[in-house]
Amino acid sequence: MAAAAAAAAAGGGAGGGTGGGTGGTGGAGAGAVYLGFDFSTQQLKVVAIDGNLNVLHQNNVQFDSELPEFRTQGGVHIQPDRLTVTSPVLMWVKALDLLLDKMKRAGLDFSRVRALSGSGQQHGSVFWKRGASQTLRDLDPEQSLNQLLQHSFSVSDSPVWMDSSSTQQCADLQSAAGGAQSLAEITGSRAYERFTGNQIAKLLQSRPDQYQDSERISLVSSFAASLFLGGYASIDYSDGSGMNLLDIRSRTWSKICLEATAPHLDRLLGDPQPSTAVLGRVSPYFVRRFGFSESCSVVAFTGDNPASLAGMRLQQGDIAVSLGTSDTVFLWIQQPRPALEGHIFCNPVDWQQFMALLCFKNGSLTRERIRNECAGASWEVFSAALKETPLGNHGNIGLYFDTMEITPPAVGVHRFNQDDKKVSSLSPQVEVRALVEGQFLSRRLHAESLGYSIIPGTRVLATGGASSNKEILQVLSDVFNAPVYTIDLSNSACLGSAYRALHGLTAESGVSFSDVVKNAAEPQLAAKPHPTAQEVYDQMLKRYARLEERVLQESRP
Ligand SMILES: Nc1ncnc2c1ncn2[C@@H]1O[C@H](COP(=O)(O)OP(=O)(O)O)[C@@H](O)[C@H]1O
Ligand SMILES: O=C(CO)[C@@H](O)[C@H](O)COP(=O)(O)O
Repeated sequence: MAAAAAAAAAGGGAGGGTGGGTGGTGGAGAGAVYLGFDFSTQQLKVVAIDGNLNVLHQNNVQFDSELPEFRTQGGVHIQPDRLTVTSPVLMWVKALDLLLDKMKRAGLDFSRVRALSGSGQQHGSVFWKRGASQTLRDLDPEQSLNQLLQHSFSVSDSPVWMDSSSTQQCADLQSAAGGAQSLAEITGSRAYERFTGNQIAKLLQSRPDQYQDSERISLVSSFAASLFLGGYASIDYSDGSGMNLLDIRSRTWSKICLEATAPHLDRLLGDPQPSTAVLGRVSPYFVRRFGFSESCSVVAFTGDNPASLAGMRLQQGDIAVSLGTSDTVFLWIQQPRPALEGHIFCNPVDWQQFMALLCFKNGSLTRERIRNECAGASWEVFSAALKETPLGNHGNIGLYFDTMEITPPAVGVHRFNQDDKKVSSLSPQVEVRALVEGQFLSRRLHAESLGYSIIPGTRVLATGGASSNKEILQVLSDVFNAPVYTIDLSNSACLGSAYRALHGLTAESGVSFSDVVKNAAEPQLAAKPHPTAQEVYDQMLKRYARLEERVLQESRP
């Protein structure tokens, strides 16, 4: 019965499957289409699939280059204190206008879209101004969203996940919750600066007028869903776990955390909902302006990492490594065991399960800096350096924290030679390998501290922009001493959102996510560990752990 419901929801797979690529989706009578959006740090992306899970269309809007009027770098503004990091909320709105226009021009037939969902960079907050719900309800299809929502936000620059300016608020929250571990037991994480609750507390204390002028607070994900709904969308359990506000076991807002953060906060947040929930139909604005069907469903949006878990169809025992703006490592887990490092989130595809995640701030942007300085700004030259240098890099090790790292909380660039002596520079090729090996040693070290161990049969599933680089994946495979697999699209958050849109239609009747996506293409082997990898990196991991501890001790006041 469940399988039949899944097939019916998929539109019976009638036509539409042009398989891969970009472009139109065919004419009248063709099958249903499901859209997955991703409002990530540097860009807005979309994937359209048919009921047979074939990719029909992909598109994107790069914030820096396509919306230069917002003057972002890597999609963000780093404020003069170097700790506060924000993005203009209207940039995200304008990006959606632009993306939908591009999709229309490419021939996407919106009337075939049966359901849509999406994801957003995690933790970021959007403050809707009093009166904005009315504006959202009455959107005039003759105007762009950017024109219509100009005055709908009480805070124009939204705090995002790269922010580390709320240290005081974190300390306050932890003391209200009875300490860091007690807070982690409730919310899945100790207090982290980028987590939304601490950002909300900071706004209340530093700019109370703007807080008072807000009628609703969204995550980036639920903000994006609100645009499509024409009304405020609920925060889903999985992305809601990244706020230091949600009790991850009862899946309700924690009273202790709410009270310690801001008065009457539950009113501003709305009730959290399962990540699989259908929130409603697409707003009449999209029906009239773009030709969406009135019956198109909007399925709850979630965080980009949870959406990637769905897009890669992660299974228990797999380890996912996302190489986007941030690097993240995440796992599917059954029982939450919150610790002082890392995060436990509610699982986005099965509400009774969980996921564990580690986040590393110095990911792709640091690789880009070293590429620019050591490889003539070319990924080809960067990759050649990895190919031409040996595993273990003659004992040279580097820790590159261009900005205050999340895991571990350290800053600065630290290079060591084979005798563990600090050195001030390395040759360009050695520097490239030191960076990539150092990043992956760190990912492995912290994943192992989280309780993860590599056993025969372990698959590392790689995704994100840098997962298109074979040489980077080879180093990942060597350091983890495990085969690395990728899916066709490096953009698993969009794909996962499209899958979730499809699943949302039948989730309530008990159909499992894995049933809905069982016919998707299997991840493909991208790299196998070198025969000497285990010998080299088991040793190096121990040295890396010692050096990281030394760096942490040196940086303590
Ligand atoms: N060939 C490549 N080699 C290494 N990194 C790459 C390559 N192509 C793109 N990237 C990296 O991918 C990053 C973007 O990844 P993406 O997953 O799209 O980020 P996000 O979702 O956070 O916006 C860029 O910052 C870039 O450094
Ligand atoms: O803070 C986290 C996860 O906790 C980040 O992973 C953000 O979710 C940003 O994602 P990307 O734009 O790098 O994919």
